[in-house]
Amino acid sequence: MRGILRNIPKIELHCHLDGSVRPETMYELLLQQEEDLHVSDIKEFEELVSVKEECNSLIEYLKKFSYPLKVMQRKENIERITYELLEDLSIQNVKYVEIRFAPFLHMNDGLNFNDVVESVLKGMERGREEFNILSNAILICMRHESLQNSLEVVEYGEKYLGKGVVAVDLAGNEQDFPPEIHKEAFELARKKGYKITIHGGETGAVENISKSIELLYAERIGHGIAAIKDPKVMELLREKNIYLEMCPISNLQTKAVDSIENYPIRKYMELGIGVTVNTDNTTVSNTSLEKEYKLLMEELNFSIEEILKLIDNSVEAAFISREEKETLRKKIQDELKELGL
Ligand SMILES: O=c1[nH]cnc2c1ncn2[C@H]1C[C@H](O)[C@@H](CO)O1
Ligand SMILES: [Zn+2]
Repeated sequence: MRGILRNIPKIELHCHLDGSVRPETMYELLLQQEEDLHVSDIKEFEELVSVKEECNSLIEYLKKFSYPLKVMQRKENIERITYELLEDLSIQNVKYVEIRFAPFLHMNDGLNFNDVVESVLKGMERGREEFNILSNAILICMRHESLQNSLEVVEYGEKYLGKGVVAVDLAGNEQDFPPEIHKEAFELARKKGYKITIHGGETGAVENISKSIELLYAERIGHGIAAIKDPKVMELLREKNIYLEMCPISNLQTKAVDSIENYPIRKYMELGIGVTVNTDNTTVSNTSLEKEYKLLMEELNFSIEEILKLIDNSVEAAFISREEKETLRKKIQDELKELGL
């Protein structure tokens, strides 16, 4: 079974760039910058940059991003990190990925908005050329930053729409910063033709899911774990055909759910809600799509057919055109046939 999961063609829709930096690269760049790491080798460093069992909350989880963000303040590093992520994903047979990042988090040391976005886009272009992996970018507004910042993400990002940028997102500390703070920015994003996905219902607040849809125009929801608490919200998701970007391993780590047995994914599928499975942060969560699928198969008895259905849902939910979806589907189906599936 492992062989099959390793080889099947995959789609990744929820992947934070800063949470998915190769540990070796981060270590090398931090040492170059002469940062004091208090670790003696890469093994210890790897322990430091991913979360452990003891992680109690999203707030604690978010602390791990301080390491990658220290080295993601230079154009060449951002480009390299993007390129390497695409290399890593292509080795895992990921065919299409939406990479998300928050431009303002990379502007602490002299870079401007355009420098950051263009570095990611360059990395994506090189990745496409060398590894034949397709990608698009999602610009993140951070919940704890001001509405003005979010408006600027939308304004400044507009020139990259159709040139690699497809959507905007809202991420970060959900518990203290509800979606409505950023309403105006997402109204503007909708007017400008961005696709919209919002992190919602990750830390228990079910109302953030309906607010994200009704006030912020979300077409997809990141996580959406809390929807299970309210049949009306589940009905809203189904009726509006809003796909959930679920990230099981991350959700266990942040204690969005207390155990895999209580993970609502199968309930959602039975109720006709569109779900996709993603990694969130390959380094911070120490995961991969293969590990996520394996968990579902081993702990929740998912069949390979159900895994393939999740992947097909990801094609449907992707922020690409109908024609691009059909091309991607064909590519996937051809490979599955070759694998005897
Ligand atoms: O799962 C998440 N929920 C909320 N915020 C998150 C999650 N994973 C990463 N982030 C934050 C931390 C990163 O620095 C930021 C931009 O990728 O987004
Ligand atoms: Zn996320």
